Amino acid sequence: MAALTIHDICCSYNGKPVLDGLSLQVESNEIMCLLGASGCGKTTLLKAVAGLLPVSRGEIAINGQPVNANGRAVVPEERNIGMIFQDYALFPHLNVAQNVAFGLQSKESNKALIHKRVEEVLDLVNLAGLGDRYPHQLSGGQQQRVAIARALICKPQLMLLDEPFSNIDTQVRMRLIGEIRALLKEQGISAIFVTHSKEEAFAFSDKLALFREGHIEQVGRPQTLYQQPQTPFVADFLGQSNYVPARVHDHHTLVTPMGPIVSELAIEAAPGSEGQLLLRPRQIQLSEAEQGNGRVLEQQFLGAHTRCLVECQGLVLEVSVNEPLPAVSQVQVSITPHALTFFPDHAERQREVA
Ligand SMILES: Nc1ncnc2c1ncn2[C@@H]1O[C@H](COP(=O)(O)OP(=O)(O)OP(=O)(O)O)[C@@H](O)[C@H]1O
Repeated sequence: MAALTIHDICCSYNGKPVLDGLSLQVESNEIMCLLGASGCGKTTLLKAVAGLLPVSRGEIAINGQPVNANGRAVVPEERNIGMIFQDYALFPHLNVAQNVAFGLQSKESNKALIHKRVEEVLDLVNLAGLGDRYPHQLSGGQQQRVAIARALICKPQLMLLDEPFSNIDTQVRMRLIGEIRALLKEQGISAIFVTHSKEEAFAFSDKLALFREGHIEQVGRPQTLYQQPQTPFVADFLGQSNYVPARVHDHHTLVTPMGPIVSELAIEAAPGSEGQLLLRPRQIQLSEAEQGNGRVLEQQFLGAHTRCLVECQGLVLEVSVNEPLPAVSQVQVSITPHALTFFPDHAERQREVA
């Protein structure tokens, strides 16, 4: 059964629709990321799921249970969800153990049991022994772990995380993302996670829903969205894109200024269609060659890789290579064999008109 089903919902602020006919499904034990620019409606969707914002049309079901059927909205505390916010939202006057126990106290009166659960969840988030500290005595990463422990203590079926890592410094962030992801998986908790950072989205999620002005442009595995984006918007949002003018020759070959390029999978557009071939910087290879078809214009050494700007047949391409090339090199530019992504020119125009 799906952990969350959102069907055709509408949400507005002061009569102005922010989400209009949006649908999304999160499978059991799946982490779904809502990714998008500021103001595109990610937090609005999270609030609608949490029951903090009314839904004017459509249905939401959590683990198969409708939460807004027949005009009656289930209150947030009865939705069995855990919420984690960017600013941790801890009570400053309560210590760690008291903060964590807070949600359970309204449901459980046995103090020994509450104490045992607090110890268990603090252990889960690697904060064992810090129950007596106050929030101001903890680092940002530790405070966010307290917030997670507080959400976990009520054994939620679904966790909603709103930009939980944006206040954590970059050194700690990737480690915390890995730990929390492992924890959710281990506990079998499904989650929706809001961010505008693609790096966080890639590292944390099983699936990614890319938002664009209140609708979802594409949903799928992060790797699929990166490698096979359905629109230039998705391609550009998720990484550096090179666009090469191309014409479909047959279902496996594009004709480009760099010569014919063969796709590992069939190209869906009809032969004769004009459009743009998308090439990621890692899908282009350079090898030093005196008579090569390209010339390195600029290089930036970035540690793990080097970014090169290369001129080839009148095009300027961004290429990512492992090692810097000798200055002012002449190179042979070739394309790594892969399933090509081709955007027919008319498709984007049709989308703009729609
Ligand atoms: N309480 C509110 N009253 C009126 N308009 C609101 C309110 N909250 C959000 N909005 C508007 O709704 C739209 C979507 O906001 P939302 O907070 O969902 O975006 P977001 O994608 O989460 O952005 P961010 O990444 O900046 O948090 C924005 O245009 C915002 O200005």
